[in-house]
Amino acid sequence: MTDVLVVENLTRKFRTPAGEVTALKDVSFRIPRGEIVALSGRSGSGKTTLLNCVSGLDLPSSGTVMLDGQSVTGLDEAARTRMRRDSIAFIFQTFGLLPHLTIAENVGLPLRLRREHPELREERVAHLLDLVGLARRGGSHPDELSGGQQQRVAIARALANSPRLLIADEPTGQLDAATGAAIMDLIRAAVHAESATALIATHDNSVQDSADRILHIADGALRGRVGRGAHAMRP
Ligand SMILES: Nc1ncnc2c1ncn2[C@@H]1O[C@H](COP(=O)(O)OP(=O)(O)OP(=O)(O)O)[C@@H](O)[C@H]1O
Repeated sequence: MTDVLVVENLTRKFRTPAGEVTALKDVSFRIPRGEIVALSGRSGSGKTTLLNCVSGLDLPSSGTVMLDGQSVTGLDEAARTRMRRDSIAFIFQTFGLLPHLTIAENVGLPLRLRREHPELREERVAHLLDLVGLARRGGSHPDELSGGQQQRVAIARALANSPRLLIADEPTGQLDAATGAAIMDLIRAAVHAESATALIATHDNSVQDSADRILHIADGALRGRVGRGAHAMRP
């Protein structure tokens, strides 16, 4: 199976007034296409730093990140920004929808920014709203929807550009257990329907349970992997 993400020997140190902090220590792993990987770890263990380095928002002190065979760590800032726009989608705990836009406009925004033809854009938005079970809510505004429904919209928007990698940071953090489980089912279904791949940082056990594999990070280093599914023990 092709590896969409290849992370090798990633180390990230920060200089602080109190001295140097090593947020990531020699982290290596691979994610094949179609896999959903949960990244678990206590607060301060390095999850956000790892997501930032993977998506090119931050550069490691050493080590490499390859996305679909392209070096993220070898690109300049402008090229990393383009790569993020074209190949990576983000889902956040706080949904991140624009309140003055309708649900359909929120989902179509990445396509508008890419100057997609309006007819194709409408078609894709209708397909995505259908995929997340909100086909009839396209004309609503975010504040008319529940938290779980808003996260569904955020998932639809994240998939609009057919990203190679979906990165989620605590996507169920603001939802009750049942809604969180439903959101995770939806992420699974959507990732498979769109042939994407996902890396999800979370404290939520139910998210971890429904991932194909769990990477556990402590003090910036990957620890023995507790896994599920066919790739459970694969580094
Ligand atoms: N810009 C920075 N400057 C200095 N130290 C930083 C910086 N960013 C992160 N760190 C340190 O790196 C370590 C890892 O932080 P990180 O935010 O990646 O953890 P986390 O696992 O995402 O935590 P949380 O679950 O609370 O979001 C922490 O010790 C943090 O203080």
